[in-house]
Amino acid sequence: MDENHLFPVFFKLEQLQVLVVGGGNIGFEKVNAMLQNAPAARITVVATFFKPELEALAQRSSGVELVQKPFSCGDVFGKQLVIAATNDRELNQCVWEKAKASKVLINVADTPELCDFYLGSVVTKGNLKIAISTNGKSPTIAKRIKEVLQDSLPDGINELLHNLNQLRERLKGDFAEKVKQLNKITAPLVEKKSS
Ligand SMILES: C[C@@]1(CC(=O)O)c2cc3[nH]c(cc4nc(cc5[nH]c(cc(n2)[C@H]1CCC(=O)O)[C@@](C)(CC(=O)O)[C@@H]5CCC(=O)O)C(CC(=O)O)=C4CCC(=O)O)c(CCC(=O)O)c3CC(=O)O
Ligand SMILES: NC(=O)C1=CN([C@@H]2O[C@H](COP(=O)(O)OP(=O)(O)OC[C@H]3O[C@@H](n4cnc5c(N)ncnc54)[C@H](O)[C@@H]3O)[C@@H](O)[C@H]2O)C=CC1
Repeated sequence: MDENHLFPVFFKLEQLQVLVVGGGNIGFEKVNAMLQNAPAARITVVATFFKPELEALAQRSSGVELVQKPFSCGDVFGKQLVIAATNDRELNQCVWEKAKASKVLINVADTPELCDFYLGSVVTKGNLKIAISTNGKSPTIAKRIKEVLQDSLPDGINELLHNLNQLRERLKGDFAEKVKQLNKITAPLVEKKSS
């Protein structure tokens, strides 16, 4: 069977500087996806045209700055993550070259081979977050799996996390002892029901 070799991480976008090049349908979707997860994300969007929905979103989000102009090399300066989402493949490639020259991580929306990272479908229940990737095979299936998980995870899962967090703070002993106690307490969650 094929394997997915992507390594998932969870970025704190409010501590990073993000550049999105392109402010059309996909630029809007990527900015929206970031803000849904990280409302205080700091995102600069450079584009010659902005979709009205993106302008409205930027109005509501203090961390988003729209800069209306053609892309230039200097736009990558000071950024840690870049998303190239223009409708011009050659321009997206040029943004990739600039990002690579500056050792900045880049996602090129129309070219998976040029992506250092992919965006995932995200399930959220309070503090719990699950990110889904199909290894780029079918984002639509990722979206559907998200919907299934979103509906099937009980709302009480956040209370469980809250309670375990309180317990974790209160536990005494060294690291190994804490791990042992937490594993013991949570074991019933994964015990197989006998039929
Ligand atoms: C590789 C990746 C790179 C990246 O963008 O990060 C990528 C690439 C491409 N997407 C394309 C198309 C579509 N993408 C979506 C939707 C999403 N795409 C997302 C991620 C990713 N898309 C990364 C892989 C993730 C993985 O590993 O599974 C999601 C999960 C996250 C997000 O974008 O926020 C988000 C769902 C969010 C949600 O709702 O949960 C839909 C469906 C829809 O919008 O309803 C369609 C149309 C249907 C179709 O084509 O399948 C095309 C063809 C473009 C063209 O034909 O022109 C390419 C390029 C190519 O494949 O060559
Ligand atoms: N990864 C993904 O999830 C998906 C990726 N795509 C790909 O994304 C790309 C973009 O599609 P759309 O957003 O629908 O296009 P669009 O036409 O809605 O938007 C294009 C954007 O690029 C900007 N742009 C063009 N030339 C520019 C320049 N020189 N400098 C700065 N900005 C410039 C425009 O101003 C506009 O904001 C397409 O190549 C498409 O294949 C499409 C669907 C899903």
